[in-house]
Amino acid sequence: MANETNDISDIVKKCKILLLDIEGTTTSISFVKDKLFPYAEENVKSFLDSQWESEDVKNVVSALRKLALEDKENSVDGVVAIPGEDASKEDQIEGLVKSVKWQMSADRKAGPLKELQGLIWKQGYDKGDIKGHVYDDVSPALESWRASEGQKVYIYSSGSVQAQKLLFGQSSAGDLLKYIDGHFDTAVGAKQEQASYAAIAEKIGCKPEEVLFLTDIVKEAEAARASGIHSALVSREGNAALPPAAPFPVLYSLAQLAHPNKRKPQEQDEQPAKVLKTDVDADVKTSAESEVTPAPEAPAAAEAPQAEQPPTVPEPSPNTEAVPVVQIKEVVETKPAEEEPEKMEVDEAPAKDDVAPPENEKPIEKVETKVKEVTDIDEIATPVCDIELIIEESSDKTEMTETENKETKSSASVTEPKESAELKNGDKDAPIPEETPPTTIITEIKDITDEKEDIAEEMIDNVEPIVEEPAQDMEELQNVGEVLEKECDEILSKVQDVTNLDNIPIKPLLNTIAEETMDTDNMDSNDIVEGILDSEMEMEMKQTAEKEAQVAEKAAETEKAPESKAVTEEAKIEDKTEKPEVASTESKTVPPEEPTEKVAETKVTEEKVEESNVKETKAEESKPAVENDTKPEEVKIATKIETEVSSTPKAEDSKTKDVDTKVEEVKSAEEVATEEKKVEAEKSESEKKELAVEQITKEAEPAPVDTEKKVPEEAKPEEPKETKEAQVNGKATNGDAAIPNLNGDASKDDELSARLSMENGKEAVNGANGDSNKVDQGKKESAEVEVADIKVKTVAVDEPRNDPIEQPTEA
Ligand SMILES: CSCCC(=O)C(=O)COP(=O)(O)O
Ligand SMILES: [Mg+2]
Repeated sequence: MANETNDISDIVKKCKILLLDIEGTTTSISFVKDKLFPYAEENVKSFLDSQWESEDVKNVVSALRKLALEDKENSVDGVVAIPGEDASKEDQIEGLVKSVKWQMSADRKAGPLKELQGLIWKQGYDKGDIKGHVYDDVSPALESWRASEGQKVYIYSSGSVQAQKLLFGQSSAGDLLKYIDGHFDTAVGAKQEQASYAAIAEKIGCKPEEVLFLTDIVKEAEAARASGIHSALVSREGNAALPPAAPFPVLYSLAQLAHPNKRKPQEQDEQPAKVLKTDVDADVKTSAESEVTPAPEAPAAAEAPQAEQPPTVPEPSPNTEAVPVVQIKEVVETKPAEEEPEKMEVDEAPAKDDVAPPENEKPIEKVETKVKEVTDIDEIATPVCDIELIIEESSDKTEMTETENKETKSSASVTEPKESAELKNGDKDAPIPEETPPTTIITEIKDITDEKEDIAEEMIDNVEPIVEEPAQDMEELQNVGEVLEKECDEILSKVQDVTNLDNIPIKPLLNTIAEETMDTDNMDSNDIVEGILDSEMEMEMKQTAEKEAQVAEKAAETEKAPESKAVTEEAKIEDKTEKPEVASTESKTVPPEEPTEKVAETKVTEEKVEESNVKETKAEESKPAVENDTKPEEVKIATKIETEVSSTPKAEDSKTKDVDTKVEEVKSAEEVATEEKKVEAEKSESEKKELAVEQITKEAEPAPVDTEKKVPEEAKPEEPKETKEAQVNGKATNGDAAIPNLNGDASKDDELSARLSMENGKEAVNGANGDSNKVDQGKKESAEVEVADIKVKTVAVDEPRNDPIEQPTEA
């Protein structure tokens, strides 16, 4: 049975008769539809009018009238009646024109219609208005087919035989009738009828299986196959899409008909498989076509929709005979664009797609074949290290290929195979270079080059990150640099902050002041500072304890009220005057071994109160009592203070203020704990102390001389200025009240100096606490004194600060 295989090359081997359809196979459909049919329509009336009396016209008119009657009898839709012979010429012609147009609009393949069309087209061909279109691969294929002994070419078309002869006799490729052994039209039968093909084979005088029928219509191919004739479908641009599963080989060029037996055995043996395609090309004489085929119009296999590509073209077998089919097609497919100029000679209004194969019908097999070949050739195991080399090679190959391609095209035009040259030009003596580079190889090399370029690009993409790394490192380094710069700025800012006095930690400051204030070097300044801090903590604790004890003692005193009127009054005074006096009350219960600063301070008041009690005076009367009971020593101290103040150089005033400032700083911290008490007791205490100071001052006034004498003895200038100033400050308020609390180890001057120093702050207190020579007094005592002095200082500060000092001075 025919078509047992879809390998066109195998079929070709079995066939000697090539039976060809015209429209859609050798000739573009557009030429028929857009050129021939319109020409017939436009000229049918005039043709009938002018040729009405001709026998051909009479016969065709008679056939058309008969057909119309049959159609009417068969109730064919749209049938147009043709007036009888008895009708006027005009009426008959009018009816004929209408009938022809109707049939043509329906693309009827009726014999009478095709006859009339042929008659009309003949005028066009004769006038030179029409030239039959054939694809460029037609003539070479016919020539090649006919070149084999015993092989013939026949035409089977719905077009009339006359129309067929006109077309091929006056084709764009010249007179091709020399390659055609016979013509068949619908007179033998309809093209979709099996019997038609059987009749043709019979008429030809051959077996059906010796015939290969090429057509663009599947039903025609099926009818031919049914008759035992081999069939293949031809896909051309502009043809109707072929069904994807049509079980026929699909040709995109008649060049695929190249008979494998025609290859030269010598070249076949010498050439590798892919080169054998060159042999085939040469044998099929495709060089003449491929040489002028613009590459862009070469059918791109990848553009062909797979759904529209019937898988009827077998994949080329590894052997040399299977390959050429695809390769030949590629070469010949590139030709249609070349036909445009030629078609323009024939077609006044050529359609763009009447020559180019439809892109949607490119065989997928073509793509697969190319990929396979490239893969096999390249072996694709390209190492990364060869990237550049590959690129260069690819580039070179690309350039070479393009150059060679151009050269080949130009050279191929004059070096086409001998047979082709002879057939085309009739010049059998034309030189035929045997080493002409086949276009197929060029195409193949180009494919390989493209493939390598793709691979190289991929590899380059992989290499790119390596190239970008330095840039990234630079960015990172810049970022690190910026970070380091910021850190440096921060460090510098911190250093600047450190140098700012406002940011100096209090401890180092205290150390500095303590060192300056210390009378002796027995204690380390750090120890003093630590002691102050510890004392502060302890003082806070004691204050809390004193408050608790105060409450308890008050309760006890209340019970003992009858027994100690003075105590009661003292409590009254304390309650009315200042809260610290509550502490003073508590101080009575505090063991002497653990005196607190408040105890010391309170004792001043306490003593005053006690003295006033002795005189049985009340709180209001205590003031003069205090003044009266001021001990001579107190007077002495007060006097000394005044003397010191008066004798203090002005230059020292600033230092005094500085020390005072420092003291105030420390005081501020201490005030936090005692602020409430102080605020409440401020007024009363101030009043009392003012009274005491006034009293002392009054008493000291008469003895300025003594004071002056004592100054050099007790408060020598050798003492630190701060100490002197502190003494002044402290003396102004504290007076001798604190003196008894100080260990008597030190001289009074020293004690006074130390105590007064305490007013200047913790450092001063430390210095005093360092107390120089009374280390065994411990830190507690120093802290007590400190706080006491500070409290006194607070009073002084709250009041006009210079009062205690200026008053004596002014006095
Ligand atoms: C002979 S050229 C005009 C072709 C024509 O009229 C026609 O109907 C084509 O039919 P085909 O069988 O060649 O497809
Ligand atoms: Mg056709």
